Amino acid sequence: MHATASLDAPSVAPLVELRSVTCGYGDRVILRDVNLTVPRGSVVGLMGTSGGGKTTVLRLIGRQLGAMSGQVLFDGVDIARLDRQGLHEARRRMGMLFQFGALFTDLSVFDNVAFPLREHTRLGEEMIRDLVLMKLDAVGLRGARDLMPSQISGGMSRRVALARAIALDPELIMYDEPFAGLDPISMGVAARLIRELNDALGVTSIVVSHDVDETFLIADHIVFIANGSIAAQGTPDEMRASDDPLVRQFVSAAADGPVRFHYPAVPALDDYRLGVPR
Ligand SMILES: Nc1ncnc2c1ncn2[C@@H]1O[C@H](COP(=O)(O)OP(=O)(O)OP(=O)(O)O)[C@@H](O)[C@H]1O
Repeated sequence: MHATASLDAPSVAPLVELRSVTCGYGDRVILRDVNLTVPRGSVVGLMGTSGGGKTTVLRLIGRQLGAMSGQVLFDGVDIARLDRQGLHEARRRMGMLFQFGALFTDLSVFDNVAFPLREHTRLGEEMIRDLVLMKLDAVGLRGARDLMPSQISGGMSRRVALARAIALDPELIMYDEPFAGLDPISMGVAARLIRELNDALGVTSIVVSHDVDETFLIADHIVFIANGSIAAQGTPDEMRASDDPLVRQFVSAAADGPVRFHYPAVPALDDYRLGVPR
């Protein structure tokens, strides 16, 4: 029997959606009335000014931070409405990779990747072994399984952390500054890996990054966050062609523009009081 077309059709609803979200810490509002859509299967680059609220978006999605108003939908479900168990299950479908996705230093590469499988599943060791080796293979480090974190480079550690983040087969992978501190070659490797894994695993990825070259290379969609809201968004090509001064400043890495290099201050001469007797 053939399935009907409607059953075959992939769901087109976005995997993640922020609807009019306002949030912050304490009384301080960080994001105001933000709307954001992350289509399934896409790589979305979240860029923008330092302190603008990019990491806060990731925290919202994982509900490490609740919205003051508005909704955060994951796979069509308002995550604020999930009970403990529901939230736990939703989080299992998300892989989080923080900048220095610290590995357990006293565990081998293999055991680091096995950790979430041992912690969250009842799979036998034989199965865990195969899964770990598959994940390590996906990041090119199957051969490094017996090394300790102190024996591998920073770029390799990042890849092991990525293998660990995909151990439970998440549908969404969130990367916070995945290229920070990497040399240009490792950066290129990491960027390609993010895109290739996204496509090979059929997942959706959100990449918070300052690195324009790498992020523009792999993202389908770029979202610029500044001053608590979305300042601009579009494809990397649209962003490159944008005449929005903020986007231009960011793309050309200019030191000054709408985002000031100097923190607001009284004029330097007034501050230094040069020649003014004290
Ligand atoms: N736990 C917290 N408590 C209070 N304020 C916080 C907390 N976490 C972040 N903030 C503040 O919220 C604002 C946004 O922070 P966030 O980390 O989301 O910015 P970002 O865009 O990721 O910045 P960067 O690119 O510098 O990492 C910053 O002003 C920061 O100081």
